[in-house]
Amino acid sequence: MTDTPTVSPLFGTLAVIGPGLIGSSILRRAQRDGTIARELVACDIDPAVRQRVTELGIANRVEADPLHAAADADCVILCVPVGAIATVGAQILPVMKPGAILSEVGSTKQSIINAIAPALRPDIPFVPTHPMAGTEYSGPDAGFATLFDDRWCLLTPLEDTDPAATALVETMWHRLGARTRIMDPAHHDRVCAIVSHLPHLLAFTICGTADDLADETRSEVLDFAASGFRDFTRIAASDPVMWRDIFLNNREALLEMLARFMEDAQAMARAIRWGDEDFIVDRIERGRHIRRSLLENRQA
Ligand SMILES: NC(=O)C1=CN([C@@H]2O[C@H](COP(=O)(O)OP(=O)(O)OC[C@H]3O[C@@H](n4cnc5c(N)ncnc54)[C@H](O)[C@@H]3O)[C@@H](O)[C@H]2O)C=CC1
Ligand SMILES: O=C(O)C(=O)Cc1ccc(O)cc1
Repeated sequence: MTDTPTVSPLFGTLAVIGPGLIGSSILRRAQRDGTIARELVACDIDPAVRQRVTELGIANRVEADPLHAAADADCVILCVPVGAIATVGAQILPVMKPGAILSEVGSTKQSIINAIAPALRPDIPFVPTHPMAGTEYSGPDAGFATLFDDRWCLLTPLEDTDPAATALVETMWHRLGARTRIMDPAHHDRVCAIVSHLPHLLAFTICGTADDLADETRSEVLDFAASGFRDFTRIAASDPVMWRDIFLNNREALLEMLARFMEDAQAMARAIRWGDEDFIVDRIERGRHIRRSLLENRQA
């Protein structure tokens, strides 16, 4: 008996640069699934991460040098923080094999595309992606094989990206468990500003506000935090470098959504001041409706 998969692997060698939460989840699922790549290569700048990935046994090869990892790969996925994606991409592009695919998983899209554009090669299709799945934890121990199950992965290929390469990356995400949608990069950044980046900004801010309160009150916040505050603290526990990069790389869309939010929060404040019950109830009902829709779509 052999457990060789009947579907042939999409790639000979898949290299994951930055096997943290997202990268190690890709490796775990690819290793378990067997239909994504015959060989899995991991590469990280941090020796402790390389050591851990080796111990976890989630790659066939672990490299310190991204050029070694990329040179013989059929697909390279950059899973490093947004601010490092274009730099690492530009570093490896010159050594990649003609026809190999370059992809990445950053949480913002337009600024990455702009920054990497001068280094792109006509014989290396570039397929930016964004799995809308994650947690507040980072690093190779935080990853798990089912992270992408039923989650959306947004793809933002360039106008001249070979459609066959986009289709291959889309199939890879289906095999990783995700649903996919193709989107324009600027539209992606506006959507993510409201559904992901602004909520994180609010979570960091509310935790900062609570922390700024007098010592006595702060300890009461910690003692009596009911589920409302507690839910914000989960998001606020996210990685500082990752979120610094996201905020700075989606500056315009995020600031626009924040301005709209502040207007709406002012409207709520006014309704509370003047006892406008209908307005307050309407806003709360809209929130409940959105939550119900998420549950129905299996996204909550
Ligand atoms: N954390 C999340 O929930 C999600 C994150 N993303 C995006 O995925 C990317 C990775 O995020 P995580 O996996 O959470 O981060 P992580 O911090 O868990 O892993 C990133 C890894 O990249 C390595 N790294 C940093 N700079 C490097 C370089 N120059 N060369 C090689 N390795 C380098 C780090 O040592 C680390 O091991 C980010 O761009 C993030 O915006 C996308 C969806 C969800
Ligand atoms: O943990 C959470 O609630 C998240 O929102 C995870 C997450 C973080 C960044 C992304 O670009 C996508 C998903």
